[in-house]
Amino acid sequence: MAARRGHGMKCDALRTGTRCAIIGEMDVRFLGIADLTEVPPVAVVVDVMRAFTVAAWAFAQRAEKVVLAGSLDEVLALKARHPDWVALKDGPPAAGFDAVNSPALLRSVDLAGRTVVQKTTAGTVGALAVKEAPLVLCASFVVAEATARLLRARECDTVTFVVTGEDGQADEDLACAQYIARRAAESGTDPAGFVRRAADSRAAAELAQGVRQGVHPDDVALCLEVDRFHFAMVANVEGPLMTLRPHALPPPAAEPSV
Ligand SMILES: O=C(O)[C@H](CS(=O)(=O)O)OP(=O)(O)O
Ligand SMILES: [Mg+2]
Repeated sequence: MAARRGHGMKCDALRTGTRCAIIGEMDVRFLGIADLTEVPPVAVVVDVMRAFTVAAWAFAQRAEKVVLAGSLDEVLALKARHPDWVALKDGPPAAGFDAVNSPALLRSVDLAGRTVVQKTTAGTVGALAVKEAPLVLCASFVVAEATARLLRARECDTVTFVVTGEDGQADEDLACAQYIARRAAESGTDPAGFVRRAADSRAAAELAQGVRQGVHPDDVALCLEVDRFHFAMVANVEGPLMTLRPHALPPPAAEPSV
């Protein structure tokens, strides 16, 4: 069924456990992917470990764009049509793929002008679930402030944060989403408590303990860096593909006060 547009449903009518809040002047929801029953006006899709930390590193390594793919077969089909594209998946390395979903492994790769095609378990799925939304940002701690500033600059007053991991329960994603929401309202918000929750999350433990595959020992630390990059990441439907691109923001001093 096609998702309806807007925040038409009252928070208390949503599934038990739905988290809603008014933060500053912003009406925010924190929803898991399965909870998305409407097309939100603004969606911030959060995947700290590791999809949108990896996408940010791809841009830092000068990738032109990241195509968010719906399946591994789609990645391979795109790679067959565009042999110069970089096929990336989570989990262990696999035939036909060029890279895994690890920021630390990607940071030594020069991606100048390249297109990365990314498919992961949670992050890319979450972004595709809101592809009809007028504004879709993909976020993690490394782009937190830039994401918050873009929400402020666009005067977004109704925002759905998609908490992609663990059916909406992943605390690294929820903590980051809550931090960005608070940061959009109050620029002085201290990230320490939010980052601590992410450091204590199940995902961090599984990455550190080798439960998850395609992992470098520095991955967790890189996922916990706040504001490493000064761009937000905006996803748009371009032809048949959902495509993520960096969105540079002017330095904070140049931003008009609201
Ligand atoms: O690569 C990741 O960290 C996860 C996949 S898994 O949970 O490790 O299997 O994917 P993501 O979509 O980035 O959360
Ligand atoms: Mg994740």
